[in-house]
Amino acid sequence: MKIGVLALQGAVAEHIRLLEKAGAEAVAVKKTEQLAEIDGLVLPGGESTAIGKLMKKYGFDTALKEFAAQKKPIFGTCAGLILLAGEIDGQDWVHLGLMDIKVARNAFGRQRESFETDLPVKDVAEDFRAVFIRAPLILSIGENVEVLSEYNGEIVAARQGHLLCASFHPELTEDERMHVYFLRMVEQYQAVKAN
Ligand SMILES: NC(=O)CC[C@H](N)C(=O)O
Repeated sequence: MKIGVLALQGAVAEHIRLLEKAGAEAVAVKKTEQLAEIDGLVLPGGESTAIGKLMKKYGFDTALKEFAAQKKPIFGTCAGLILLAGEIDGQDWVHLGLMDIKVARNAFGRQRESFETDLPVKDVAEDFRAVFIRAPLILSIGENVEVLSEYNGEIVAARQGHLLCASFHPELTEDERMHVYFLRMVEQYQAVKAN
């Protein structure tokens, strides 16, 4: 299985390392042509507005909508989650808008800009070390979206079919269980397509 990590800006090498630890072949994706060679894609953390601008510049805005339409799974972490969201609270700029979720950027306030905590993540772990860095929150979800994790009653990880997202940074830990979960999703969708 070959998984790409969108390498326009942000925490690319960290995702590649954990995807490999989880058992996949992982590549940095810099050109839209590479999307044809991969079975799933990670959108890393970073600065979502910067990644959004570069996505538009290099044609990833339309190419990734086609990628998702082929039911190839996408996993967005932090800024990647913001790029996947259908709606960004109070903001209007180019992003993918693939998931039926509304998000707020930098939602944890100044004192809590960065922190770590152990959270249960459904079907992944009871005690996943969640690293939050100027993290977004999911304010609301559509009926096809499944909540995977909450922190203080706020949604911080979710899944909608072949789309997965987390406000925190699993790639900044040594724990590959969330990446293993994503690889299982990719396998499921490959099996669906083969039938
Ligand atoms: N660690 C991150 O990815 C931070 C996301 C960033 N605060 C944004 O809004 O894009």
